[in-house]
Amino acid sequence: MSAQFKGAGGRASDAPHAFQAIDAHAAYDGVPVLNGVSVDIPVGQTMAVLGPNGSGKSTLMRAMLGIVPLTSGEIRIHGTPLRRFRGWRRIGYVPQRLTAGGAVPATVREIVASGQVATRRRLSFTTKADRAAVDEALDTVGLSDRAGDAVRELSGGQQQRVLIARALAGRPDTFVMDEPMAGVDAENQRALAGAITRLRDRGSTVVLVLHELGPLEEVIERAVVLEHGRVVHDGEAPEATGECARPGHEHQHPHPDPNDPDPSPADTGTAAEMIRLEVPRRD
Ligand SMILES: Nc1ncnc2c1ncn2[C@@H]1O[C@H](COP(=O)(O)OP(=O)(O)OP(=O)(O)O)[C@@H](O)[C@H]1O
Repeated sequence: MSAQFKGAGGRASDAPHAFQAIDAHAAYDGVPVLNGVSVDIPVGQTMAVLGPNGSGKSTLMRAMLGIVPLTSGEIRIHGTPLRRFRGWRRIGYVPQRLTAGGAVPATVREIVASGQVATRRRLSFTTKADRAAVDEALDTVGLSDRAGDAVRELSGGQQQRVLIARALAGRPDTFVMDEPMAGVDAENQRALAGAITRLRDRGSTVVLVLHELGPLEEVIERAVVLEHGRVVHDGEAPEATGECARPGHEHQHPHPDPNDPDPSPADTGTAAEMIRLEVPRRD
């Protein structure tokens, strides 16, 4: 458990925060989806957001990244109001259930290296350090031996690991992952859990939307459970038979439109633009 994590409720009063949602409200077409969510995420914490389908988990992630605008409340990233935050290269976003590469015959290495676009100067060549970061990212997710293969030849679970490596290659210290385990087989889940453990051990902040804790149970330091856009639990991760498994929890997959980074991004300019660089296109 990280040194910053203190006590019940998962609050850390004096630690710097990677994210703060303060009484966050959000709506789609006037329909409320977040109804006053307040969550502080200390730097270095590995935190899961759990809850039934439609409870607002993805919306909270996207609101924290400025992709979905708040109707009221506030988001702060590394202590800065989202509107003024410019440190997007610190943030690695792994979106929900995408096919890395799609029809493009890109290799695993090319896709992973594309995660460095946001951190590189325009038209600059890759440096030795860039290439080393790609090697390290591939190693972290256990795909070094597949670097030269076309992404489309990989299984869904392996492609999910490619997306994480892609986020890693930009050398961020703060990760937001939207259901990285969804649709991933047991072996790949274990490999992903290993990768996330390594991120935690190097002091990264990791925020994950999860359907269930599964092999991440040992890695997760704190769980926030949403229901109807409200926080109904904040603290220790619930037992495997707990929040997510109780009657009434019917989590469905796949999700209907995981690739839409939202047609109406928040008025954050650079924020939405930079985050979109992290979102691979399907076409
Ligand atoms: N772009 C959108 N436009 C309109 N409604 C949306 C949009 N995205 C999500 N919603 C709706 O907002 C509600 C919350 O969705 P959200 O994806 O945040 O929930 P979730 O907890 O992540 O669900 P899931 O576990 O199914 O991914 C749902 O009712 C969903 O249908």
